[in-house]
Amino acid sequence: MKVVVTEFMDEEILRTGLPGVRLVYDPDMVDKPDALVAETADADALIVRNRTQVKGALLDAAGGLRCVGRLGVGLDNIDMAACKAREIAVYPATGANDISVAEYVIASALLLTRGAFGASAELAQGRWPRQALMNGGEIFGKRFGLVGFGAIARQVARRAAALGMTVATHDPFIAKDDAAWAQDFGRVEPLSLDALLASSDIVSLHVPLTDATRGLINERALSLMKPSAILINTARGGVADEHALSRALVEGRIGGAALDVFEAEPFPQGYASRFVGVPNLLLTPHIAGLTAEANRRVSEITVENVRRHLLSA
Ligand SMILES: O=C(O)[C@H](O)COP(=O)(O)O
Repeated sequence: MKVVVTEFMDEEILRTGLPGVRLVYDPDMVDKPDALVAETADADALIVRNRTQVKGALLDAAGGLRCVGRLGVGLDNIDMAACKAREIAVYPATGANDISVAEYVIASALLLTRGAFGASAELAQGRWPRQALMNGGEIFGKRFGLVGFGAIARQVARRAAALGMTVATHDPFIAKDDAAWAQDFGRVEPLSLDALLASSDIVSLHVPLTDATRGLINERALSLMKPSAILINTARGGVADEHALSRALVEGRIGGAALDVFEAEPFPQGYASRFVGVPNLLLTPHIAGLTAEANRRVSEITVENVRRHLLSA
């Protein structure tokens, strides 16, 4: 049996978990389209992160593919309908990076609300900008608005509530009488998207990228937000319009933003210019779900999913 791994994972967990299997582990294969197609042609299983496009030509070439292990939860890089038609099972690493993302979101909310953590260079040059930084805010008592209320959003909600915030969410896929609104840490208020945007101090996105969510946070949505509000996107780049967001920050129409995901990753030539000079903006390279602990967990869960499928099929 042959398993091809096209992006990075915990190699020791991979090798220990799939003994006796022909393993091709090349964390850079995602950037070698010819090798990718050639290696996948006789593979029984494929293990990918979010960059390998499991679609079209790759699936056409992969005649013997029985399952795909996804080292994360976003499935926008996988043609799910085509996999289903070919009876290829797809296994996301559900739950494995929830805590990692939730901690990133809370850290960003605290950093951006307080606004006191960007002065290290000034202090190192001998300056003392205490007066300029005295208007930072507290998140206690503020409203945390979650767009989407799946597993990661619930971990965020739990932490926000523990810090004294009220939590509201917009999720049209959860019925009004669903038990999910009554969490053990308290009640979460279901709101329309517009009401959530207009009333939240922090807005965090937790929806997959689909036709329905592409461009959800556009010029109009941003115009509904409070001038002091903070937007956090750890979901997918296409959900928030980066140009509209940059303009809103430059013009002071929202208070701050953290972006961990982008329409194009890694940035193509010239892409980053849209962020130059934009104030109160934290940028990170799709790292929210990636801690040492989460990398081990996604690797363990994925290897186990693939192992079980190959043994059973
Ligand atoms: O979809 C996810 O779980 C996150 O975006 C992380 O994706 P990754 O597997 O590429 O790290």
